[in-house]
Amino acid sequence: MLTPSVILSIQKLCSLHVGPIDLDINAQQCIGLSGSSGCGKSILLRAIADLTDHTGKMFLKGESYSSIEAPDWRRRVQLVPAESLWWHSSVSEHFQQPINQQYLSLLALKPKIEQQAVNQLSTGQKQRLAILRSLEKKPQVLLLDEPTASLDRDNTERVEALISTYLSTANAAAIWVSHDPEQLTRVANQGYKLVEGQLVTASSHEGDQA
Ligand SMILES: Nc1ncnc2c1ncn2[C@@H]1O[C@H](COP(=O)(O)OP(=O)(O)OP(=O)(O)O)[C@@H](O)[C@H]1O
Repeated sequence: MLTPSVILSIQKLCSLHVGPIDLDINAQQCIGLSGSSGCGKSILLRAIADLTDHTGKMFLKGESYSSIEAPDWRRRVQLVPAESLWWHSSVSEHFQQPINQQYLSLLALKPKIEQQAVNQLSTGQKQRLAILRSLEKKPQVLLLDEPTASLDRDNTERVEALISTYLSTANAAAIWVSHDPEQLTRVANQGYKLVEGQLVTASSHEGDQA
């Protein structure tokens, strides 16, 4: 029986060499996930987002994965990949509505960026916009794959603050993948390391030697 605060429950989730994974994530909780390069962190996020083959059970607010249409699951469980994907030429075409001005400002992005061509943006600008594109869908779970890898310290802090604000205002949850143990100490309530396909509780000060 799920307790009301559990947003995402994962049971015996397996994909490629990752799993079986059991994990419950509560509302407003951010799980930090570390592990050596190539251990399968992205595979795990893609399995949870239903973007790669997997077995096992998942429940979103008590609703079984098998009873939720795939596009709806992917809207409610948003993956922000390490390298953002863009398929239209302009930024605005990737958003359903005008971009939230408050969010743009929080990420130090100018309003005019919405009208720019994607190929005129820096990697860091694209990374921040990809986060805003995911937030527009109002996800219940955010899967963040190294979301600040291309950012300087100031912008890293801006993204951390925005995600924290989003989780509390939307009562959402996140899994945050990072190779930076200090960042995971800042953003996560609980930390895990992926070792040989299994989640191991990570000490908040444990280094990631990847
Ligand atoms: N679709 C796939 N089919 C087969 N092997 C895959 C597939 N996707 C990834 N892999 C392999 O699985 C392993 C884990 O990849 P993954 O991208 O999950 O690693 P990671 O932990 O996110 O690494 P990094 O920290 O470097 O981003 C890698 O060896 C990769 O080559």
